[in-house]
Amino acid sequence: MDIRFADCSVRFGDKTALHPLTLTLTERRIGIIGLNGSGKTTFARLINGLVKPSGGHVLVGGLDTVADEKRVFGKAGFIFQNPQHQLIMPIVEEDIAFGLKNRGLKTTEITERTATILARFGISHLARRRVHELSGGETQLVAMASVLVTEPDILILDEPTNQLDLKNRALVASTIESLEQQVLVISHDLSLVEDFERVLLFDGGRLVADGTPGEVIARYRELAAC
Ligand SMILES: Nc1ncnc2c1ncn2[C@@H]1O[C@H](COP(=O)(O)OP(=O)(O)OP(=O)(O)O)[C@@H](O)[C@H]1O
Repeated sequence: MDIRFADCSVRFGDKTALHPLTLTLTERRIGIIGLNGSGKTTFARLINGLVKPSGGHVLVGGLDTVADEKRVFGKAGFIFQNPQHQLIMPIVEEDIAFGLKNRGLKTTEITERTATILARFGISHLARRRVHELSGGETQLVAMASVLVTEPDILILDEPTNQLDLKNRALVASTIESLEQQVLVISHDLSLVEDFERVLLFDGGRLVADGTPGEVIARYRELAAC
């Protein structure tokens, strides 16, 4: 799906979080890297309309994130940096069913789709668990399942391996790899994006490098002087 930024900028009061940017993303695997506070989350949130442009437009599959807000929101799923905050129901299977209920699906279909996504993520055993008792890796997987069950075309993950141990990191990385969706990943874990098709580097609210992982990660290392 085409994601188009047309002269898009974001200001929060006096602060420019994103300087005017024009680019089109069509690749299936896109990494977003950069120092803390460089504008990565702001850029990614523009794609599903969580942040609105202060200037210009963002078009997702031809739909404007402001004029067609609701349809864009359904197309692009976002998994937050701290996914425990996005699990709203007390029990795992209830949380996964929540988005489907909101879409008015029948109970039988909700039950079937919930069971299918749990099995696909290898977390059927967590169905009746309390969401606040899950480990970090389990929380990440449940959050991904809760978003993916609604079948978005695009999945955006904000630091999905943050605070995960090596085993859970590998599990989340291989789950991302197996997704058929178009995926955008914000990460400080550079090895997570090193096989992606395209990587974007932000610095001070500007896109300063855009290309293959090898060249963009090298540029980031120069920028961070390490
Ligand atoms: N809602 C907001 N109100 C005011 N300032 C904001 C808001 N959201 C972001 N900012 C500011 O915009 C700049 C970019 O923030 P953003 O969260 O996009 O950076 P980031 O690259 O994702 O950072 P990190 O790697 O630390 O998560 C920062 O200076 C931040 O403080």
